[in-house]
Amino acid sequence: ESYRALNGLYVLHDELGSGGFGKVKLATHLLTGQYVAIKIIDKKKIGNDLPRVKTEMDALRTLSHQNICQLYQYIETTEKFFIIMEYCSGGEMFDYIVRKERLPEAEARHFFRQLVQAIAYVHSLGYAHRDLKPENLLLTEELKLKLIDFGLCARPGGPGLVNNKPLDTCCGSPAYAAPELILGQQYLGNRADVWSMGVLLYALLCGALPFEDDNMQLLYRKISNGRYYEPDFLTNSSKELLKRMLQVDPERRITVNELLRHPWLNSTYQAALKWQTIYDKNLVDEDVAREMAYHYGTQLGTMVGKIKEWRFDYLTATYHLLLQLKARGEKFALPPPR
Ligand SMILES: COc1cccc(Nc2ncc(-c3ccc(C(=O)NCC(=O)Nc4ccccc4)cc3)c(OCC3CCNCC3)n2)c1
Repeated sequence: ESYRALNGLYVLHDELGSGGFGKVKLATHLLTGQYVAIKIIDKKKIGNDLPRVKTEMDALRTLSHQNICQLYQYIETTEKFFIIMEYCSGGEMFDYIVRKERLPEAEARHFFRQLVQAIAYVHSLGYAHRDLKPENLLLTEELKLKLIDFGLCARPGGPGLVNNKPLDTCCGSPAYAAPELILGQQYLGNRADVWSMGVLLYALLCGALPFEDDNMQLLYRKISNGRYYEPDFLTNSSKELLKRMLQVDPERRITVNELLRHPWLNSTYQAALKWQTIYDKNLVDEDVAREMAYHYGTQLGTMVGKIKEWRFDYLTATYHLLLQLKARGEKFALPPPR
């Protein structure tokens, strides 16, 4: 199907998945020929949840980090929102773990460090993710991890409860939800995120979930007891870290700041975790701007100024996609001015 709003800009291909408010389709950004992921949200379907989508849009506009799927462009029409995002060609972390059954400690560390960096960054901006699970961790072809918030949005400090039912239970799988969240208590998003990261680390290392039961009540019981099976192949340092993260009492749970310095994460790495973003909104890549100035027939300085407005329009999308090509060492050229 095609939409007038995308004509001449993007061509839609097959569906990558469908979530709470809409679906995500693979698409091609015509000017660069690069793939993007387009989340199409039908305004009629979200009804009075519109503020929540606006919050996600605000979150996305501020989030720019090497381990978070980048927002490129967003188009609003009378009936729809089109959210054009970075496409991760490596697919979901979930499928990667299933294929490899479980990851050796060194590989789990490679991915987990990137997740901690993304979450430390999201928390530093006052957001909590609240829906961490393997489906929301995507991979690039260079096996870099990219965090998304596929289902709902992350709200700055807002209550994680919808009509007093924990968010995850009413729409996501609670297997990753912290005990205080499923017990419907008021909770700190940051601490609930640490618990979910503990569940994810367990999944990376063991290829299974620490708390699992088809019966929701028994699953809740297991989560609030916080006891889980420790396979023999787990090293003592992995066991120790998991124990610190899967603390039922949020007060006793390790914090993100302690995580950033934990020996398990830093053991084989020289560099400490670089959780800050590597992107600077005031820094525009000159090679990319020059190519765009050539195509659009403007002075370089004028183009740099336009890019710095970060209007999340087609120009912003073109800039990010050319920058990605350059970062991959690939030639990037736009067709000459019409
Ligand atoms: C190759 O085979 C495959 C196979 C599968 C996928 C891909 N690639 C691929 N790339 C990109 C996406 C995508 C990016 C961003 C968003 C988004 O909604 N961002 C919003 C966002 O991230 N907020 C946010 C982030 C952090 C904090 C706060 C807010 C949504 C989708 C995708 O989707 C497909 C779904 C399918 C169901 N499971 C989840 C992914 N898929 C490729």
